[in-house]
Amino acid sequence: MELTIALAKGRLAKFAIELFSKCGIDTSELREDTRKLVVCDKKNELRFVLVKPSDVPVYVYRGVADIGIAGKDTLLEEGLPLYEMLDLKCGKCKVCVAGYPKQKERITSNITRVATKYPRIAKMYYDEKGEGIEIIKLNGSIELAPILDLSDVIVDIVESGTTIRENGLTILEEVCDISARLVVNQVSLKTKAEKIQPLIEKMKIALEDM
Ligand SMILES: Nc1ncnc2c1ncn2[C@@H]1O[C@H](COP(=O)(O)OP(=O)(O)OP(=O)(O)O)[C@@H](O)[C@H]1O
Ligand SMILES: O=P(O)(O)OC[C@H]1O[C@H](OP(=O)(O)OP(=O)(O)O)[C@H](O)[C@@H]1O
Repeated sequence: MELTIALAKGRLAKFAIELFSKCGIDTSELREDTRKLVVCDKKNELRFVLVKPSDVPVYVYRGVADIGIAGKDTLLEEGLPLYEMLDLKCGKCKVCVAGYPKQKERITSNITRVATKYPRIAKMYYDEKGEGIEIIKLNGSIELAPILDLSDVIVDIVESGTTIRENGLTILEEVCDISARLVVNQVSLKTKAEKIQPLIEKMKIALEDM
């Protein structure tokens, strides 16, 4: 096998499969709903491993995958040294601070309680502002936290805004823009350059009409 590619299951899978297909790679066994975790192309040149989105950086950093596709949020949160080679411009959303409108007037303690799936991103953001926070790490349904007064605000993904709106919350601050990125293991980029570079070139061309 020449290259191993870590693909995030979930939201980014469909786009990633379409992208590889547009690069002329046989993706017939690589369906969004497959339960197989390791899928190879017909030429046995590429091996796709289907992983939990937040684990993509770990597989690539450890070198068990040469390449990966992951959201910028996941990359920032894991903070691992990887080469970020392409902005795939899909999975677009923003990391935001959200809460009740007029949140500032509601805060009773001087340390803001922040519920989030992204403790590292939240800490970096508030550190930069010089504000102390207490982080409450959750793994989903983050918008529930202010409703139950588990937290004052949340730091989470906002795309259409439907989830915060339907839960009576609003964007208070924008932290950063997010999109999916192609990342490469630092050693693989040197040792497998003759395989990786042409694939990246094909991806750049394929991305132009997606
Ligand atoms: N509502 C959204 N709209 C657009 N892109 C999103 C949205 N939520 C997440 N994303 C992006 O898509 C990536 C994958 O999201 P997905 O929901 O599949 O995984 P996840 O949030 O890590 O899921 P899990 O909770 O199962 O680990 C995220 O890392 C982010 O970059
Ligand atoms: O602005 P919107 O278009 O409504 O999208 C934002 C929502 O999508 C993500 O949640 P996800 O669907 O992954 O669910 P979970 O994190 O609560 O499991 C994110 O954590 C927000 O809750």
